[in-house]
Amino acid sequence: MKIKIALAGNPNSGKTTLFNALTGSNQFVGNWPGVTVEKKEGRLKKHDNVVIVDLPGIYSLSPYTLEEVVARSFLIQERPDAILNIVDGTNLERNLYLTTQLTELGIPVVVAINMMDVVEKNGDKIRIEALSEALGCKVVEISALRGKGVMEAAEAAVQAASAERTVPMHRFSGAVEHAIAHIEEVAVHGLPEEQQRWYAIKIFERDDKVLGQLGLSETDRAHIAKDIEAAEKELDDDAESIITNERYVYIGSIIHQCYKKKSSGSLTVSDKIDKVVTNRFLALPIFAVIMVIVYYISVTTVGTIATDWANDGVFGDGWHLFGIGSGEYDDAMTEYAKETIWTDEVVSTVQTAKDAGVVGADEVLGSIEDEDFGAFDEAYGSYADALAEDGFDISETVDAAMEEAPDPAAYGVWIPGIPVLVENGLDVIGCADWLKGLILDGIVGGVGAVLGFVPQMLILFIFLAFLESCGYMARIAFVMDRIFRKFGLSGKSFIPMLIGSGCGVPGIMASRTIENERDRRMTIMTTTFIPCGAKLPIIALIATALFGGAWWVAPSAYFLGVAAIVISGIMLKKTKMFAGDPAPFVMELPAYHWPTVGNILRSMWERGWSFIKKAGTIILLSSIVIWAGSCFGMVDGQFVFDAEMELEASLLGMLGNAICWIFAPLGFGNIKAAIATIMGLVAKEEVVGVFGVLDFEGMTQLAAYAFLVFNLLCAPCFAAIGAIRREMNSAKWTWFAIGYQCVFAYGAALVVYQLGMLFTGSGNVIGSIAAFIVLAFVVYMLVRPYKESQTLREKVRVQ
Ligand SMILES: Nc1nc2c(ncn2[C@@H]2O[C@H](COP(=O)(O)OP(=O)(O)OP(=O)(O)O)[C@@H](O)[C@H]2O)c(=O)[nH]1
Ligand SMILES: [Mg+2]
Repeated sequence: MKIKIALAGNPNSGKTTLFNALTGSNQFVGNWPGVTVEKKEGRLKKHDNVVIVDLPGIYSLSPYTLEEVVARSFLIQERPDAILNIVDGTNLERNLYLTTQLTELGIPVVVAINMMDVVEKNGDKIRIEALSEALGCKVVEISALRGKGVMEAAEAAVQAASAERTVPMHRFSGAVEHAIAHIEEVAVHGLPEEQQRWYAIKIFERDDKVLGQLGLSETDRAHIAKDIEAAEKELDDDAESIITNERYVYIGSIIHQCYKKKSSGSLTVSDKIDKVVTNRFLALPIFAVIMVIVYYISVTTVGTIATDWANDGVFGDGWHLFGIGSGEYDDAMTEYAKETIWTDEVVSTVQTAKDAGVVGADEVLGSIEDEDFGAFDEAYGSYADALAEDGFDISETVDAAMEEAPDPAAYGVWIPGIPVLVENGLDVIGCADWLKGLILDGIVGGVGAVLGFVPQMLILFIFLAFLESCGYMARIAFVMDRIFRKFGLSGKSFIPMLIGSGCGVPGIMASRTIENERDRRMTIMTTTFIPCGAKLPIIALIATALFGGAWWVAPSAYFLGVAAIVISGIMLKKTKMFAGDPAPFVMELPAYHWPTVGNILRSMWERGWSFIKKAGTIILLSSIVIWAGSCFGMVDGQFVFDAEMELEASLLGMLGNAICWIFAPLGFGNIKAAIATIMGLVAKEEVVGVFGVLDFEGMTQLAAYAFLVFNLLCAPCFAAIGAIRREMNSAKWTWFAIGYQCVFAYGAALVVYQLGMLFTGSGNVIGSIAAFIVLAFVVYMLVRPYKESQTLREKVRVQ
């Protein structure tokens, strides 16, 4: 027989950490309340017949938000064989409130006091036996994070499942018990005996859901109402408050008996850190600096080194193992370049180009002057086409010279790249040319272009995992709440955004923690503005290829996303559709934890692996489609296949041509950029995949930045659109969300490009006017009064 054990407990008490430890899964863990929003099942290690169910956190069995309903319904309707109640040992008083309710359900309960490592470090003491006696169930101590006592806890729950049910020890005051006894008799005698007490108490509290579920007759209801009113009169309070208060009094007595706090008047370390990072004036600057560092390191510095190796080495010509031989090779190349490549003729051509102001010429020249072949190679790769277009073609000399250049494989330990190996392999078996093209240009080129960015993503994911699990991200939601409450927004909307910087899909799902339906819709619509992991390659590509790795490009993409969310929030809040008071935000700040290295690496790998899987499936397929689209086409009125076909003649080119006019006002009305944008709807990584297959075409920096803006903000990938559809639960709202995102993205890119052109002195009249209209509209929306301004301001002040 299968035994089902539910993990129930307050938000952020460590249920998912325990679930992962017990089942070997990799569910998402973060240091703030409301991480888990769906129930997850897994098999207990070494016990084939035991299923563990991880539930969203709940404070009580009276749910307010969607994810709390998930937890309550599971406990009450599906009735697990046992409940393993996870209790945060550093916050016993509040956590036991739920425990008192769980023991009334008539399901065997085992209480696991978690975070014992912290409790012990604080020098506090919990008397387990006394607690167990007071609650009427077994109590064990664990540390889910350190893996201490976790198996014992699970086994205790398995034991309990087959043993007797838990009998609640707590009795309410006489008047209440009297009413409950009557209710049991009148309304719930048909239910199994062990469930009667819980239902009776809920009826006493006048819980709508339970009353609805039981469907009592009018006479029964009237009868019960009398009993409840009698108790209310005697105790002079409403029924629900009576129950709540009596529970807290009872818990207070338990705490008094069973818990010894080491008295310490001084501030804890968490409090001291919070004094700084949530400081009224310092909080935002500190957040900005942290995110700049995170994006700068992951995209520009360490990230670039890793990505260069992946792109040019593993998915390029090859690389020197541990750098052995690369120094000698560089020296030899520089010597060779001085003699053969950087001829007087080349240098003077580039010099003239630089004087004429051609994009990239100064970079090429600079690398020659520095005698740095690596830099030259990169600059030449990026700008040779742009130079040639303006009549400064140096490719003939350079390409001819490169034919005779020293072979890197002759130095040190050389590992050839995957494309080289594959090509050699295909040559050996005598593969047909078209198939070779498909494999090399389509599959290896397309998938490789995406996989090449995985190291960068992994580095970003390490940072995110650290910030999330140490507890800093929870502070940001808190700080944001303080500011945006003024605009009628709730800080709860920022939690989905923080999760969304990994992937938009869980970000959108995290919106379930928002009770207010209008705020929840608004959050779903704006969450994907934040750059997710898959947008990182686009940012990295543009930052390195067009901005020479300027430090500000990557962080600016993040702040652009934040700004888009804030501006959208304020604008939407002022429309009738979304007007209303911000939901109260009662998140308590979790204590800071040092996350374990294992947990951070696990979280990084979990997110990274899903990208790699995507590269092997959806990106593989779409790379093949793109390759085919660029090889089939119409030449001289005939449909032909030609791997060397001009892009304009191919099917893909025709598609791009048909739509690229749309993007012309944004500065990237070229075929490749249009195709890349469309493919971005399939998966955002595909944007770089397209450039990988079709190779990068010179754009001005401004146009490239507008391209970045548009692709960051426009409709997300299919997977995220699917998530929006599920969470909105309405086709109309889904289309509205996508439409809003695309229009917003278009407006933002238009403003960036047209005003940028104006500042650089090459603006055009119509474009500038359009940009100013967009800007004026946004400013109007931002400053116009709220629809219900009076009530809103009043309420905010009261809070
Ligand atoms: N120090 C310490 N930290 C722990 C322990 N168990 C969990 N944590 C940390 O507590 C935080 C919350 O853990 P989760 O497992 O996500 O909590 P949860 O109960 O699933 O939270 P929700 O899904 O929001 O209900 C994470 O930062 C964990 O690393 C423990 O035994 N000791
Ligand atoms: Mg959880």
